Amino acid sequence: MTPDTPTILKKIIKRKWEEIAERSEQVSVEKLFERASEAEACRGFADALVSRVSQNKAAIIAEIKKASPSKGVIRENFRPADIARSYEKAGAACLSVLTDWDFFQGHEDYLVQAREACSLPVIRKDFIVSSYQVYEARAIGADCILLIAAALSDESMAELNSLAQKLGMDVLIEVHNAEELERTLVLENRLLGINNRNLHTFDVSLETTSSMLKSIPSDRLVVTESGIHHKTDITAMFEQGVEAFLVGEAFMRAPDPGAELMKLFVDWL
Ligand SMILES: O=P(O)(O)OC[C@@H](O)[C@@H](O)c1c[nH]c2ccccc12
Repeated sequence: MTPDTPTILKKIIKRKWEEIAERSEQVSVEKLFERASEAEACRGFADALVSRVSQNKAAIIAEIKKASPSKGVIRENFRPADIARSYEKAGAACLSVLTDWDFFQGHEDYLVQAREACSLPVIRKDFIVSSYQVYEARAIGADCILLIAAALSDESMAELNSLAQKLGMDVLIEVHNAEELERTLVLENRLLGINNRNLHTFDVSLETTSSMLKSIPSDRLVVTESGIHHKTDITAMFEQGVEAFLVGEAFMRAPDPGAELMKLFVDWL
């Protein structure tokens, strides 16, 4: 793969900029700012995770995702409010809702519906590259945003990170390798996601988390993301001191996502 190879991540980011241009014609950033200032207060995403971890329980971010570019449609029967309630009852600490339409069949309305249906804090899962999307996230009620190091320059990552925090949200910064990790450790931020999936190639390996752990300072809360499917995956993470998890597909493919959460995490709830 050369730097010019058009990977899926690059395709998504290119589309994001078009989408932002289209959206800003419909709704101005001033309007979003106004909506953001009227939104319900943030629910404390990072605090919810920290609280579970401090009780030696799994801190689970349970994801609501209909489809993905690597897997196609994951769940046909897709009712975000029902899924949110099922996750809350099962013991999730937080929710993650995909809002990207073009690649994940997500929607902002799904975030709104999921958040209204329960009392859990919610992360807006999207490819955030512009401050427009940060205001938009708060305007729809998001309690946290995802920032993907592979998708951002150092400058934009720092700018979007501090803007989100200024608006009261938490930020989950996602890395996939040592170089990205190094770039993010200079930022003021508590939540560090290690994505076991390479967003350029879609390869998944839980080794990604294991190999990076020793380089992470103890003031960060590590969230292992993607590819968690079996109890043995969870045990292995706990043995290495990782207690926060972002899980999507394993729950979404099950008829009852909350029941699946309880089944997988039964020993750590
Ligand atoms: O469905 P999985 O393999 O359990 O993965 C969930 C989550 O980690 C994944 O959806 C994700 C992690 N980082 C992302 C960035 C963009 C879109 C999606 C993602």
